[in-house]
Amino acid sequence: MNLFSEEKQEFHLPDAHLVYIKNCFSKSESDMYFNTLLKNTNWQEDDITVFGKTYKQPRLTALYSNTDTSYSYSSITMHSQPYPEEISVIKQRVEVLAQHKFNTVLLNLYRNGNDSNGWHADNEKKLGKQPIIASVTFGEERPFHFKHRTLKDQRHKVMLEHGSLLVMKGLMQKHWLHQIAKTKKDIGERINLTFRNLISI
Ligand SMILES: O=C(O)CCC(=O)C(=O)O
Ligand SMILES: [Fe+2]
Repeated sequence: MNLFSEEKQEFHLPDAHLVYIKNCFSKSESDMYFNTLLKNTNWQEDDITVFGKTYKQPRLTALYSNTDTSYSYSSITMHSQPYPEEISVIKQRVEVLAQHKFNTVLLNLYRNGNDSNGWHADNEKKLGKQPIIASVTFGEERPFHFKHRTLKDQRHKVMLEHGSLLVMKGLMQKHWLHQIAKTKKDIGERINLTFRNLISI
């Protein structure tokens, strides 16, 4: 029996395939991972340079990998640390549900509604041509917006709930952009883990 089947939603969109699994982790597991990751992660606050101006990135991040690697996006280069035990356990569950293996995870901590992740695609060369990215949420739920680069009627959102998994596949990173927008609502912290497979180039 597949415990998760009734909670699985699939979105077949032009040039993208998304799978949303609401209860990848139970409420108690999710509470425990949220507290552990919040406390034990070596969160860093990076500077980002846009059009020659330097700002603080509006969220905290961390990079873990089973190999000593670095990952560059925008103007930032991150260096990986080895997986802590709890991230290896999370990764195993995600790999079963996403039916894909990952060698790196980027963590984001959105401290409140003022933290965000602007419109972008995860299309760095190191991710390969049709990357599969699996995104886990613990803590405050936030809407995930995504829009097609050229088909203007293709704009959607999915609420990413505590303990959920969203898998982005197909040509999503080539043809779509996604974001976590700021909100004026008084909300708490959200931790996001995006599992990725980096290739050597
Ligand atoms: O926080 C999220 O759900 C999305 C994170 C994301 O898009 C990224 O780190 O590339
Ligand atoms: Fe992303």
